[in-house]
Amino acid sequence: MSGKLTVQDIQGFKGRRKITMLTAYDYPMAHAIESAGIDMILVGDSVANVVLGLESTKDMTMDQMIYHACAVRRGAPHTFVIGDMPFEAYQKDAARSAGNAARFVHEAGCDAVKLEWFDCALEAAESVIRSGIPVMGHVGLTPQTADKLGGFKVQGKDASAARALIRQALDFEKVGCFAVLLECVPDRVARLVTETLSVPTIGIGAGPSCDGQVLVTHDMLGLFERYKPRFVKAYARMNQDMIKAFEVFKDEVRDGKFPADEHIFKIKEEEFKNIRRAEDDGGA
Ligand SMILES: Nc1nc(=O)c2c([nH]1)NC[C@@H]1CN(c3ccc(C(=O)N[C@@H](CCC(=O)O)C(=O)O)cc3)CN21
Ligand SMILES: CC(C)C(=O)C(=O)O
Ligand SMILES: [Mg+2]
Repeated sequence: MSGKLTVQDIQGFKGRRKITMLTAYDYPMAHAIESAGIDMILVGDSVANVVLGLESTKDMTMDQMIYHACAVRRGAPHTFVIGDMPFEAYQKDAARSAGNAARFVHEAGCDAVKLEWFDCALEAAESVIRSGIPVMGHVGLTPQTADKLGGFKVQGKDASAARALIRQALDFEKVGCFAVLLECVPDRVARLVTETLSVPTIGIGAGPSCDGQVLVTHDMLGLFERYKPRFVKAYARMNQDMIKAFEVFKDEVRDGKFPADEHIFKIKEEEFKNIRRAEDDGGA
């Protein structure tokens, strides 16, 4: 196993080779992602949707995110892990952002945090970066404030919206963000941002020109099927595989085929006889 990537390693990939990132929320998923050699893991607040069955990522709390981030770190001890700052960690009060980012690092062993663009995003990012914690900025479709963006819609579709988006990405870079995530942005706008910034861009629904790509793992595995954004590619059909396995288990239990001999523990005949004898002697 090679050593953990640093911020400098990740930035050095820009223009050289593509960067890969996937989300994880628990030990087994983090372990599998690390085994595959993915560059970074995001403990996304999308855990709200794909694991907890909630409607909005806005409902995630700091305590819940830390709980998941700790499990991810145990599963992927050698991978660069990013904690996704939940709404309450920085959008309610930007002054609390550094304290909450420090929880991701000290309680869960994260290497960096991510935060979404909003009115006071630069203030929040700056205070976290000043405290010594690397920050990934997130622009475009920012789910925590999707109500203000007209829902889960592609962002930066007209010239003035695209200019605003490029400005936000540049401002994130200027305050010291080590990378910028672009979500649901037209491919040519994402390409322009990627060419404009000196730090890497990581895209989701932002076309092939970004310096890296991220997907929600449950989407790409076919584990989450309540909705499917256009940018998702299903690399597996795990939900169907699970249902098949559960059905076979059900049938085998009902038919007496499971458990079989190899799943059963035995007791010696002598000892088995002694169970009754002990009872006859008045018990232990
Ligand atoms: N499972 C899952 N996958 C995600 O990628 C994801 C989450 N959850 N939760 C947090 C955010 C929300 N995201 C979403 C959710 C839906 C769309 C979506 O349906 N978009 C439309 C765009 C319509 C348009 O503007 O033309 C689409 O058709 O893809 C996009 C991003 C991305 N993130
Ligand atoms: C969709 C990605 C970028 C994210 O923020 C998450 O998974 O929470
Ligand atoms: Mg998120």
